[in-house]
Amino acid sequence: AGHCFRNGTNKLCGPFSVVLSLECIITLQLHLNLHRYINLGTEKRLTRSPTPSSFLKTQNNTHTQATCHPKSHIVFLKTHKTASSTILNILYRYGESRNLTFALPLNKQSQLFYPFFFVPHFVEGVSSRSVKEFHIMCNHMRFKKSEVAKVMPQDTFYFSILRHPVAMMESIFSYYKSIPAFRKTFSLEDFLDNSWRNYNASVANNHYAHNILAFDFGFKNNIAAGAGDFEERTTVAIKTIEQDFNLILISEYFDESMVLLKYSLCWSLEDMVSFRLNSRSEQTRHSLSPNTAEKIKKWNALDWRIYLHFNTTFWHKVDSLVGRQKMEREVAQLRKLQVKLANTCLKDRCAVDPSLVKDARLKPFQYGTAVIQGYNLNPNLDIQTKTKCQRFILPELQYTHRLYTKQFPKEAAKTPSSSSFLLKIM
Ligand SMILES: Nc1ncnc2c1ncn2[C@@H]1O[C@H](COP(=O)(O)OS(=O)(=O)O)[C@@H](OP(=O)(O)O)[C@H]1O
Repeated sequence: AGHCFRNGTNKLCGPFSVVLSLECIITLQLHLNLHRYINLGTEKRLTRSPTPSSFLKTQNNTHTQATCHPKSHIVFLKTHKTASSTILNILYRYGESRNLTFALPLNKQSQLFYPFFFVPHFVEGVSSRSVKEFHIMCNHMRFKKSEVAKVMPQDTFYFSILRHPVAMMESIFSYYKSIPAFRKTFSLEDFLDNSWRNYNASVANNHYAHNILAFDFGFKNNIAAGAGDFEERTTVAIKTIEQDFNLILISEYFDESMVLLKYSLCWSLEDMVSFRLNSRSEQTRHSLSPNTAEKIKKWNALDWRIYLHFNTTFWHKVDSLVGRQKMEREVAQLRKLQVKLANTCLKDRCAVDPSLVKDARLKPFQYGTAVIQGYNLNPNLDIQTKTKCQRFILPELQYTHRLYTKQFPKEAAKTPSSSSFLLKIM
């Protein structure tokens, strides 16, 4: 069994194992935190113009007056193992349905030549000057604001997402088990206790093992908690992210993040509906002891400090932009929409292991020791509904190729890829 969508809430089904306890405890604590602060927020009403989405119409859409304009110049820094593929899918669907132009990786790549620092010619259409205006940039990259700004319009909205470094490292260890830093280790505990002594920062791909959030944001990731310049480098990193980004979301509050994003972009709640993508199956999750969690926080001290800071500013943003009561109402509404969508689109309303995904074209990419789950569509859908449902569950690589082929048909024809058949599914 996998991730399921049930009435009123969005929770895991199947045998509830202690394996996920860490993430659950964090989520629970954060939710308790949220409830403690309810009623303290000020409410600010933002409204917007209607969008083409009628698939999930809500009766109570508060956005009725056109007092804010939906943003369509967007950079999303896609960080690793933070629920970023779910957000990518939201951006892809929004942009595709409105004919927006994506700043896609050159030559049908799925990433903007990560882990190299971003430069404009990584984007298809920049060197050839075939694209006049880019709207959305959202594939994995190592961020460099001055270079990104050369490609994107001046009024671009920059946002990203962070995840608790402990849960994140547990996920990364399973997904990137084959990188040199992890390859010979028996377990994450083994790596934290011993192997880091042999950790070689200059070996390719080892950056996944150390302060990966800081690395993705463009900072040097190799720094020890006790280093003389630790405080200074932490302060610089936090200040730079604050300057460069309009919004930093938090994976543990995914639904709250989507509501905040909705207000920030002036989109509708329907635009924020998604299914959880890139989720590991239960059997590849490992519970971590409090002791191990502390070791991860120390090993990834820079990420931990960045996370703590933006976890706080997240709630300040909630207070100033939405208000706690309204946030709670909208999260409930969003979860209802998600259940409604799951009831329509999904067979059994659940994610399933890849071996059980019937349509091979909808199978997510598998890597490392992680088993990444996918979805089966409800078999009785009419064509129009099926097409819409497919986009919600189309994995990242397939959707990226699909958009590339739509935007650059000639270039796509020159470099046929194994997944070009995917275009035929919708
Ligand atoms: N909606 C939502 N809420 C909370 N968490 C979510 C959500 N969607 C995806 N996920 C979890 O995010 C993990 C995958 O992250 P990414 O998509 O960023 O991974 S990747 O770097 O693109 O491979 C992966 O975490 P793990 O399952 O722990 O590996 C997903 O389960």
